[in-house]
Amino acid sequence: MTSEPNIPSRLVLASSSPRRQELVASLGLSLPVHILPTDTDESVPSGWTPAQIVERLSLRKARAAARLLAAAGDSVPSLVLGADTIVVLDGDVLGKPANRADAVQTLRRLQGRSHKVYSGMTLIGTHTGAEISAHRMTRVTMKPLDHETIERYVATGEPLDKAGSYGIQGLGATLVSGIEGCYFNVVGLPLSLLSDMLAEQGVPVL
Ligand SMILES: Cc1cn([C@H]2C[C@H](O)[C@@H](COP(=O)(O)OP(=O)(O)OP(=O)(O)O)O2)c(=O)[nH]c1=O
Repeated sequence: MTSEPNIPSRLVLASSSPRRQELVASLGLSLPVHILPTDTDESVPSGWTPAQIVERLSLRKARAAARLLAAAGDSVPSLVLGADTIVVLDGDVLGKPANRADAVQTLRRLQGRSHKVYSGMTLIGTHTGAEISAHRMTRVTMKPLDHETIERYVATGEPLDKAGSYGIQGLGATLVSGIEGCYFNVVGLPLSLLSDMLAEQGVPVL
């Protein structure tokens, strides 16, 4: 714990995503990390660009967690991190599938083509009032996939809690022929960008 002004003494991850929790842990930060998922409304008005969607939803998640801390009377100087990931194909935003049939439909659209994955992140300093949002985009190309392969993949259950109905960090890797850009952005937390944002807030990773 540090007592320097403007240096946070804790990172609060406003996420229920096990991937995001593992990725933050992989940074081996000197600060303790506290997990505080929120129940944030992820509906968005039409007309927002993909970048606006992921940045504003990450802001919503981080603000919701900051509000929970304040309501609990928690005054530990903290950086609160929210994140959001979407898949975009032909201008359509593909979030998490509603069910298995939806996942199959999504993968039938994605197979044999390239799509874009956007992840946005927001850091809020509860001790400074700073709110900083940014995003990254990664292009992912999927192999041509026959219907049986898609059905077998969906039957594993892996796609059900993931934007675009696949997980590149799991069996989904076998569906992908290439990516351009940050791999961790596809998994839900662009670590290179996050390290820059943390350094700006007084928490260098290295
Ligand atoms: C494309 C892709 C997405 N995903 C995941 C990352 C996110 O967890 C999820 C997108 O949904 P999000 O709404 O961004 O996140 P979440 O609801 O899982 O968690 P929280 O809002 O509490 O932080 O999709 C993968 O794990 N691998 C992939 O290859």
